[in-house]
Amino acid sequence: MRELLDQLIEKHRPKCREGEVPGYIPILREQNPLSLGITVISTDQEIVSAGDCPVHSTLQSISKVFALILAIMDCGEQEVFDKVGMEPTGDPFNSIYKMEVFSHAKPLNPMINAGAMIVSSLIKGSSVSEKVGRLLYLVREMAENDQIQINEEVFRSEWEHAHRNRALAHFLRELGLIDDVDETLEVYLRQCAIGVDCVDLAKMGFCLAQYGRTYSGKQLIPPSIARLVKTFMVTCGMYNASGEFAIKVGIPAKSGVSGGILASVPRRMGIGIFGPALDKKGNSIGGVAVLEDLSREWNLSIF
Ligand SMILES: NC(=O)CC[C@H](N)C(=O)O
Repeated sequence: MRELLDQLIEKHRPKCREGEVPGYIPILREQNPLSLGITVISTDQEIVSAGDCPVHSTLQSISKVFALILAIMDCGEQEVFDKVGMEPTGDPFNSIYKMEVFSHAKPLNPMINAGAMIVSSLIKGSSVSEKVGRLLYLVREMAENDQIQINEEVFRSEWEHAHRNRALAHFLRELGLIDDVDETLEVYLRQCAIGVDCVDLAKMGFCLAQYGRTYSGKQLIPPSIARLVKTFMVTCGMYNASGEFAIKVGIPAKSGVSGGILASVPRRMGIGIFGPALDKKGNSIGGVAVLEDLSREWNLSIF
């Protein structure tokens, strides 16, 4: 397995030159666009890594999966989906367009920023630090790594430049979908800045693949919630490239602007990837290419 992963990383690393690191979060510009790394955990419990993991690796949009799990565990499906829809958008992740065109609509799904901010606001806790602390606890348990921390530098960098997300939050406040703009934005941006590496991502993907059971065998998340979030990963996890990804790769996956991808092959495998050079839709260009080959090679598509 190691040999194949090494081969795929070296095959697709040059492709990273065609991508770009995101410009709107200044600190992420410091990442090396040519770095590309992967970890795979399969049901024989083997953990195999290849390539490299960039500095400043953070969850970014991948955190939306864990915030959704916690919000549903806290409030139940009904309360969450009263405020957020279940449909893919076909628009970029930070778009406000559909909500404005269909007046008084709720965000179409919890994987776009507008929906994710509502989800973050539903996490139980009397302060930002309590809400974020509970989410961090879930992430640490899923990854079985109590060293996972929020990367303060990444948080600050985004907080100071979060003009569009702040605008989205104000829009949600006006619609009565959140109560407090600053608190919601801070919880959301702190969850995005949770620092992880490929092994952490693979372990979390493995936990979802095992219907909420961790690598060491603890039932952490109700299986029905693990199933629900994996379904969102298929329909909306790769932003407005989710349809093409489903056809070419066919694995529940969630990406982030940090270049991370968490993939979860039901009952078989957890995969974590970092490759900071992004394609036009915001997905790791090298990461998607590696997954496409892996899926073909190991017959991983769920369809
Ligand atoms: N696509 C992403 O990873 C987006 C996350 C980023 N923190 C944002 O809100 O813009």
